[in-house]
Amino acid sequence: MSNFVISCGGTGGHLAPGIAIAEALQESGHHCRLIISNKDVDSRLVKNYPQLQYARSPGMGFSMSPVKFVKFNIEQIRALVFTMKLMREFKADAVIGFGGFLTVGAVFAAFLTGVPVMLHEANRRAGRAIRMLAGFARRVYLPPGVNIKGLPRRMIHHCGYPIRKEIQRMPQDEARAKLGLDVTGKLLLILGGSQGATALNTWVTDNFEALAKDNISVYCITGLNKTAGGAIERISSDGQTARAVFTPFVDSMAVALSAADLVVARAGAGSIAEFARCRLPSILVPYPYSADDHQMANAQFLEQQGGAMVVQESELDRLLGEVTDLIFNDWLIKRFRENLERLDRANPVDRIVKDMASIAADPA
Ligand SMILES: CC(=O)N[C@H]1[C@@H](OP(=O)(O)OP(=O)(O)OC[C@H]2O[C@@H](n3ccc(=O)[nH]c3=O)[C@H](O)[C@@H]2O)O[C@H](CO)[C@@H](O)[C@@H]1O
Repeated sequence: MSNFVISCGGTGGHLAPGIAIAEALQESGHHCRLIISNKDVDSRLVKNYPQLQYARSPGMGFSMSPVKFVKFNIEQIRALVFTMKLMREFKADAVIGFGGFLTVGAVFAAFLTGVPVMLHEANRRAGRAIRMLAGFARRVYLPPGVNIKGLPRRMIHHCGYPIRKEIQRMPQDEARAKLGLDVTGKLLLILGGSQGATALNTWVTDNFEALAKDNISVYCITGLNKTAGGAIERISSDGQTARAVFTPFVDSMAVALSAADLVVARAGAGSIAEFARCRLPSILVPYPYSADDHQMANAQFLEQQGGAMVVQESELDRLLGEVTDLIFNDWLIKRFRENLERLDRANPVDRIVKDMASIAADPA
């Protein structure tokens, strides 16, 4: 049995697959330490997994602003020292990084101590950290059809996004009851990824009157520190009560995804994978400033596969029409669900865990 360091903090999209892999490794008898950041989102997400062991690393995101650039480099050195100490004390056999600023220190620490490195890229355009570090890795896990220029084929394993095991579709009535939502009509979920999306939150406030007329209720996950939460009620054209509920964060994404008929969301790789797992059709509004526009690439892929529709943030004025057309179109919703099921057939967790175990057992 081996000891794995999993560098995965900084955003929900990096941390959630780290948790998924750590759970599976521990179930197979291996030991794990997850490197996470000091951000609120990391603290909130790990609260549900007390069975895993965490280490909070120094570190901050990359910035070209001169002062922040200097701070970034100082933090990277602190992160490197921190990780080397952790690896020595824990006697790490292998390290896996899920991208983001924490991965850089972890990979250099592993390289300097001769420990094999694996990297996982979730997005359909590889991020800066993964591209830069791929040359140090024994294995790079990439989404099917995605490659990194110059990286030998033998180092690449194509696989999807590791999803936490509790993310499973449940009956809609049960999920709505768990959310405490007593509504009769359709339910639209709004999700701005792990940080929330102000543009989508504002869209709900501006459009709830119109949605409520058609008895469409809304469950809006606003993002930590973005709004205080709360609820609004309106009476629909046929006399039903439609509700808009605002909540900063949900601990059980499976419940929120199962309760809804449709989700309007950012196009983070984790969100998209979880929509597929819970067979929930989406209208994706990619974050327009994501690195190399990777959210657009993620969103377009799902649209081409028939599991979603893309609306750009610059076209939000057509979102209301798209939502009301799609949410009542049972035929199209059924097609979307079938396509999502087809996309979710492989189990990346098992494949990655088996491969990691074999690399850790044969580090040469
Ligand atoms: C702005 C930005 O660059 N975001 C990136 C970030 O997204 P972000 O961190 O938003 O991540 P994703 O959308 O990929 O995943 C969010 C994760 O957080 C969980 N969650 C979210 C909200 C909540 O209330 N509760 C909860 O548990 C979800 O279940 C999911 O597991 O990492 C992703 C994976 O590299 C990228 O694709 C995104 O582009």
